[in-house]
Amino acid sequence: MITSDRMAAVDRNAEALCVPRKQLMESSGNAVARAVRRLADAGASVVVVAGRGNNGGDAFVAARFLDDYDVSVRLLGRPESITTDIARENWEALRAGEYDAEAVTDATGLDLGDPDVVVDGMLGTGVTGALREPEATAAAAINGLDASVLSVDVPSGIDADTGESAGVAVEADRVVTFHDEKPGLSALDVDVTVADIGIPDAAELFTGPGDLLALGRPSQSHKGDFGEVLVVGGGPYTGAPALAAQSALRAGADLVRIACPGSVAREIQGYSENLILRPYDGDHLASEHVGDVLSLAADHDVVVLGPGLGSRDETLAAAGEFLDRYDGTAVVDADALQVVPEVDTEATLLCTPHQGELRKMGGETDEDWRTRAELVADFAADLGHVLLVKGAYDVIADGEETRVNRTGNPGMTVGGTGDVLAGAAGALACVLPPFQAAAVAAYANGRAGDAAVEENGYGLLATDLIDRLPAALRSDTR
Ligand SMILES: NC(=O)C1=CN([C@@H]2O[C@H](COP(=O)(O)OP(=O)(O)OC[C@H]3O[C@@H](n4cnc5c(N)ncnc54)[C@H](O)[C@@H]3O)[C@@H](O)[C@H]2O)[C@H](O)CC1
Ligand SMILES: [K+]
Repeated sequence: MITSDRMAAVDRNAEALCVPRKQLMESSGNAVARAVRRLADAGASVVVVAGRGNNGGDAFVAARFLDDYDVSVRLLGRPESITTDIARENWEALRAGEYDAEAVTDATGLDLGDPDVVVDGMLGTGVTGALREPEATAAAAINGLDASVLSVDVPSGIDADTGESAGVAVEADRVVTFHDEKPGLSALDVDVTVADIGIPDAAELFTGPGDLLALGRPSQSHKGDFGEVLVVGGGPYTGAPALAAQSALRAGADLVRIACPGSVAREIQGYSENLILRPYDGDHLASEHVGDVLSLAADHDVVVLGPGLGSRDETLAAAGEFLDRYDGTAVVDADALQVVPEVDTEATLLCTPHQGELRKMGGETDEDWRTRAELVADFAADLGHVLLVKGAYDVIADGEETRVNRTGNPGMTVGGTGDVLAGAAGALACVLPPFQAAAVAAYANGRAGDAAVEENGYGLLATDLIDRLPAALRSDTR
């Protein structure tokens, strides 16, 4: 099963793996043509009704593979309104190839005749809301025929994820959907063929630019939409919580506060005016602070627990007590990680161990990333939380899904990059489900590190990553 959003991400990742979208469209159209051959013999009459998006593009390709049929293609709308280059090029191929391909601007002029087969290439995963005109009238016309109706990817008007339609929809006999089942199709009473269109497994397994699409920021957003993060850290180390906090801001959090010992607050006070400090007394986290930290945490979307906390027994005990009583979302990093296996918590945790910390948590690891991915997935399932295990290949797992991140470089072993990753994960967990937040955080953190090395060579500083996170989080950055 794959959702439309995930399909768009995988499509984009495939492109980044040198499998261009136009190639996917060619494979899709070819699969549709093969399905027509199973429905009717050569010479049969086929009407292809195409929309202005890539669903239509697939249908144009299909027509090209049916030269031995009596095929006519009808584009709903003007050719100039075709929304993508790859669909337009396939329209132009039909026109240049002297196919019977006409653009119809209003559906009343749409005469489908009495074909043996109709290919419904009006709308696929790009549909939003009830079918507008001329698609609505066209759908009703298609439903009125006694032809075999074959829908491209999704019956037009049906939401691929829910199987529902907000109005009229094509009643297909058969659907050829691409790459993987769509959740909404199983609810329909229709024969579904899942066509392999050559998307490499790597496009799903490895993080890539497609994973950033989920971050699309609605234009009319306003302050507080993108989350408030509380960093709980500091103790023997003072820089770590500041790095995590600045990273969370750069990764899109609206507001970040740091709950830290007074001794640490005095140190990082001057670091940056962006940091809002909530000092507690003493020089390390202890159980008497847990109550206050919990009530502070309740006013934030995500907590980042761990940077610079240190590993005093009473600090670890306090971290464990916090997690026992906290029921929100928390990124857990550094010394706090070792208490996670013992806590019985309602919280949703996103743990970011390196391999040494993973072993300390009771997990197993392996030099081979494939083996490591399996071990981490098993441990995540046991733990019941999301794991982001850092390494040359980071492994992200929640027990159901596993993803591997290949961005990053050896320069990133410098101190503080883990704090930057934890802060970025905290900001992203405000707007994405924790598994996705972990995958995007690993991808962006490594991408920022690669950009820093590209510009300045090795000798990377953790702060170099922070400055480059915004660009690393943009899917249009080359
Ligand atoms: N993602 C992949 O891996 C692949 C997708 N393929 C095919 O591409 C379509 C999705 O294409 P897209 O251009 O995103 O959207 P559509 O063609 O489905 O439709 C967009 C088009 O329709 C207009 N529109 C949206 N809602 C409505 C409405 N309610 N009424 C009328 N018109 C509407 C919108 O304005 C756009 O113009 C996918 O289904 C596959 O068929 C690839 O070819 C294979 C890989
Ligand atoms: K369709």
